[in-house]
This record gives sequence, structure tokens and C-alpha cells, in this order.
Amino acid sequence: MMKDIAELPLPDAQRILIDAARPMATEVISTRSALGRVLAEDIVTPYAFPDTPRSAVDGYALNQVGLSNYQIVATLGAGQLPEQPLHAGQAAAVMTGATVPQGSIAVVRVEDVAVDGNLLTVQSEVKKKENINRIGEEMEAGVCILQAGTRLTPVNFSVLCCAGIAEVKVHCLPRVGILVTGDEVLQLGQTHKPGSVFDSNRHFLVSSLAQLGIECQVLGPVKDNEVTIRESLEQLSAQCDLVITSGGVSMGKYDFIRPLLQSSGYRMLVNRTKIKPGRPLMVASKDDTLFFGMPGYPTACLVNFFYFLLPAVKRMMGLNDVLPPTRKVRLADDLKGRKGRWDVLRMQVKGEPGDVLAYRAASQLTSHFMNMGMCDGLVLLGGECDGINSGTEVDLLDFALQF
Ligand SMILES: Nc1nc2c(c(=O)[nH]1)N[C@H]1C(S)=C(S)[C@@H](COP(=O)(O)OP(=O)(O)OC[C@H]3O[C@@H](n4cnc5c(N)ncnc54)[C@H](O)[C@@H]3O)O[C@H]1N2
Ligand code: MOO
Repeated sequence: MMKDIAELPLPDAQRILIDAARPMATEVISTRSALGRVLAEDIVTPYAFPDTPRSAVDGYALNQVGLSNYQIVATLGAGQLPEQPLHAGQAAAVMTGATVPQGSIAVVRVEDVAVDGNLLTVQSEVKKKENINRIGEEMEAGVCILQAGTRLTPVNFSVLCCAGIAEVKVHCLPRVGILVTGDEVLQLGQTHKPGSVFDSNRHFLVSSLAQLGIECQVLGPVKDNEVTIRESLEQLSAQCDLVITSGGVSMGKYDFIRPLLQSSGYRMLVNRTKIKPGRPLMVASKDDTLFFGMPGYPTACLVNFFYFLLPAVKRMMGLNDVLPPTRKVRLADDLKGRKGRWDVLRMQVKGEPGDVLAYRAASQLTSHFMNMGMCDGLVLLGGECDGINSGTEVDLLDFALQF
């Protein structure tokens, strides 16, 4: 039987979890399938950009400036390599992105010339180096363009593609198992029964993790039966890097998760936190599997997800920045909390960029969840804080910034 650990302050619990959630092993995969994955290596430019001197416009590369007439000796499209250098008085028609011939000193735009057969007349002043992108102008070879620990978004993914990098070393995605518990928990589509609840935690967790590219194996809802829960946990632990349960972590007669883990050789990392909602969260580890016991109340599950589970998952994925991102908002209402506790309040945000006001949702009860649908994020009142006055600027954990 394991020793009970006291309720932890939020920052302590976060630190323990981030330490315990080790980054997954790495694999080399095709860049084509790497969108959303986290780089396990720095990416450097394989050659200089550009690797040949290129024209920035559709125009004429000139061997010297200051003449009014030139002889056109070649026409070059992008991708074509010039066969001959330009000599005095010569010009080459070049398209945007084309490699300019050796000896080119500037490119004049088609709009600024007149052409008669092979005779080019320049009608504007041309400056040396104008409209030529020199070799290595953007970047030399071997320069870091993306750092290890970066998640590949469409923007930086396309940078990788631009550099022609066809394979990348990334962290493997964690295999995640979810066990939903509760006699009263119905699956979506079943007929409502008085006294029952529909399973929302499963869908919240599965859809949230899907935003990170993670597919979950889900068991349940299973009955609050010790044998069934033990067998389901064993099955998931054998196959997963991360096991998440929903429900059954408080003090009731049917709350089997905590005693079950305590008697099954799990190492307790967090056994309750000083957070409201979400206090009964328990986190444990066994071999290489991390275990999160989430409270059944959807609000408590959501809060624990954003402050604890998501940072741990991000760390397993290999991300550098794992704590919840926030943005500044101004409070429209007074907020109250209790000293010694980390109170999490759900907020609705309105207003223009630059003057965003955050309104406290009327109900903050853990047992209420429906108003979350109209909320935009969470505000945290730290351990020593028992309230914040309206008008104060605070950090909002904006749901939209988390994935
Ligand atoms: N005597 C005590 N009672 C409670 C304590 C305590 O310390 N002493 N802690 C309270 C706190 S805080 C919380 S939070 C809840 C957590 O309870 P459990 O994790 O054991 O969750 P359940 O009892 O299984 O369910 C609570 C509530 O949520 C509904 N539920 C469960 N699963 C789902 C689901 N998948 N989707 C939607 N809703 C779900 C369930 O029907 C219950 O209504 O305990 C307090 N009690
Ligand atoms: O900590 Mo529980 O989630 O308050 O109700």
C-alpha cells in the first residue's frame, strides 16, 4: 500500500507531471506525413538559398549599366541554367526566378524597355545589383531554420518542404487509452434514463487529443465494478504510454480507481491537488506508462485536462513549450477565490481587439457544465489570491490557443 501524498499546489503538481512525462522515442518519417508532429532534430538548410543568382522580376539581365542599347543573346526561364556568360553590351531575357548568366550586373523590368528583334533599348535608369537575388542572400547552407521541439504547423511544415527535406526525425506519438467508468454513464445515442448522464468526458478527451494528431483507444463506459475496472486498466496499461480514466476518484463506495492503483504497484505522483474544480485528480506511473485518473464531473475533467494532462501530453510529444498559453484580458467582473487554493473560473470574452473584456460566467459550480459552451477560457486565481477586482488585466487560458 502506498503512502498518501498531500494535496499539491498547482505549480508543484505541474512540475512533477512535466518531469514524469518523458518525451517519446523518435522515428524518421516522410515529411509528407509529418504535419502536426514534433521535430526531434534541428533542421538546417541543405544548400544556400538561393543556390544560383536569380532574377527577382521578368526582365533583362544586363552585363553593364548606363548603355541605352544591348544585344539580346539568350532567353532563360526559371530552372534553366545559362549556357554562356554575358559580355559587354549583351543582355539576356530572364523570367522571374530564372538563374541569371555569369556576368549579369542588374536586371531591368520588361516594363522599362523596348525590344526590336534582338535589340534592347533601356528606357529607365538601372542601378547595379538591381533585381538580382545573389547566392546565399536569404540563407547560407547549414543555417538552422527549425529547432528540435517545434510542432509542424502548416506554416513551418511548408518551410521544411521549401528546403526540400523529404524525411524528418520526429517524436513518436504517445499511444493513449481512455477508460470511462460509471454505472450511470450513457453512450451518445442511447435513450435517456432519469438519474443518468451522457458521457461527455470521452468525447472531450478524444476530440481534444485528436487536435494533436493523437488517436485514442477507448473502453467503456464500464460499470463501477472492481474486477471490470482492474481488467480494463490492465488491458490499456499493456498497450498504452498514457492511460486516462474518467470518474471514480473521489471518496464514494464505488470509487475504485485510487485504491486499485495503490494496490497494483503504481507509483503515486499526484494524489489530489489544491485546485478547484478538479481536486481529486490522481496521477501515477508504472514502468513506462503514465496514468491520469480524472474526476467524473465534466468541468473538473476539463480543468485538469488544460492545466495538467495537456502539458504532460505535449511533453511526451517532444514539445518545448508545454504550459497553457494565455492572453491578456481585462476583467469586467470582480472574481473571488479562497486563499490556499487555486480557483479556476470560467469566463466569457467580449469586445474589440485592444479592449477585450472577460465576464465571469454566472455559475462556477463544478457540478454545472452547460454554461461552458458559451465560455471562451479560464482565469486562474493563484494560491495566495482571494480575489481580483474588475478592471484588472489578467491572463486568460483561451481554449482556442491550446492546440
Ligand atoms: N465525500 C467526498 N465527496 C466528494 C469529494 C470528496 O473529497 N469527498 N470530492 C468531490 C469532488 S471535488 C469531485 S470533482 C467529485 C469527483 O468525483 P469522481 O471522480 O468520483 O466522479 P464520479 O463520482 O464518478 O462522478 C461525478 C459526477 O460526474 C458525472 N460523470 C461521471 N462520468 C462522466 C462522464 N464520462 N461524462 C459526463 N459526466 C460524468 C457523474 O454522473 C457524477 O454526476 O467528487 C466529489 N465528491
Ligand atoms: O474539485 Mo471538485 O472538482 O471541486 O468539484
